[in-house]
Amino acid sequence: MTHAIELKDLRKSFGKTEIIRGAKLAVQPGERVAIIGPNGAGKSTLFNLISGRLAPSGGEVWLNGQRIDGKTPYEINRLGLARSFQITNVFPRLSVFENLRCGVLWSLGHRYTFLRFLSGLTDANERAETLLRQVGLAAKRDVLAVNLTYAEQRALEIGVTIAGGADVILLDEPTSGMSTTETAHFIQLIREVTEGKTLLTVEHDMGVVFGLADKIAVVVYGEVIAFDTPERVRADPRVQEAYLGSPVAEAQEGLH
Ligand SMILES: Nc1ncnc2c1ncn2[C@@H]1O[C@H](COP(=O)(O)OP(=O)(O)OP(=O)(O)O)[C@@H](O)[C@H]1O
Repeated sequence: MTHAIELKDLRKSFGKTEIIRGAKLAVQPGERVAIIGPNGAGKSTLFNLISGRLAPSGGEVWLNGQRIDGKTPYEINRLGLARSFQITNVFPRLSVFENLRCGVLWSLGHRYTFLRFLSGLTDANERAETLLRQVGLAAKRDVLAVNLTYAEQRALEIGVTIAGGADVILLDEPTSGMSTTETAHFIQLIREVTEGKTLLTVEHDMGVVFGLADKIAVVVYGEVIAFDTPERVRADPRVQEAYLGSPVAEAQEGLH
């Protein structure tokens, strides 16, 4: 079976300090995986290594059966992996619809400068309309992104992230800064728009982790010490031990 994402003995050092220390992970296509771990464990670094923002010091990263370590984020995106960058991939002065259409056009290989010329491209327009409904922003179609609420901007960001049709999606703390009600709504939205896709999230909120993930990868000191269903991870003595000495109080609550 070809894995959607596979990390083989992945390593990353900053200076003399090894931060990722032989991480191994094999994610099946269509799985939703939450990466959790104490502060400073290396979760964001792992995301940066997978998406090509950082080059590993050792080991390999595979995407859908292709080796991708050493490739640029752009090349990795073209191979089917999309990562959200928390609002920054949303253009504040474009409308919701235009933002989504940009995401679609970008994936088709066109440049933004050709946008006007390409506005007649029905495929891109139709896809953008579909995305608009999927992320629940149909009523905000012509509103400038800058005028959306925070939660709406996050929904738009998810729309732009999935616009290119990538089948592996990386989301960095997708619900951070949201209220409890917004979070519950957003978990449902993420579940719907990533249906059938492989999802990796870095997450601190255990409510989100248990609401969203089929499997949890626990990262401690740059290694994946457990990778299993939420129930099994919760019961894993190594995980409980790793979290006991940690200052991440909310994580402790979620794991006990
Ligand atoms: N570019 C860098 N240069 C030097 N050290 C770095 C760099 N990026 C991260 N680190 C260090 O690597 C370690 C892991 O950081 P990382 O952000 O990956 O952890 P994390 O698990 O995502 O933490 P948090 O939950 O607090 O976001 C930290 O000690 C951090 O200071």
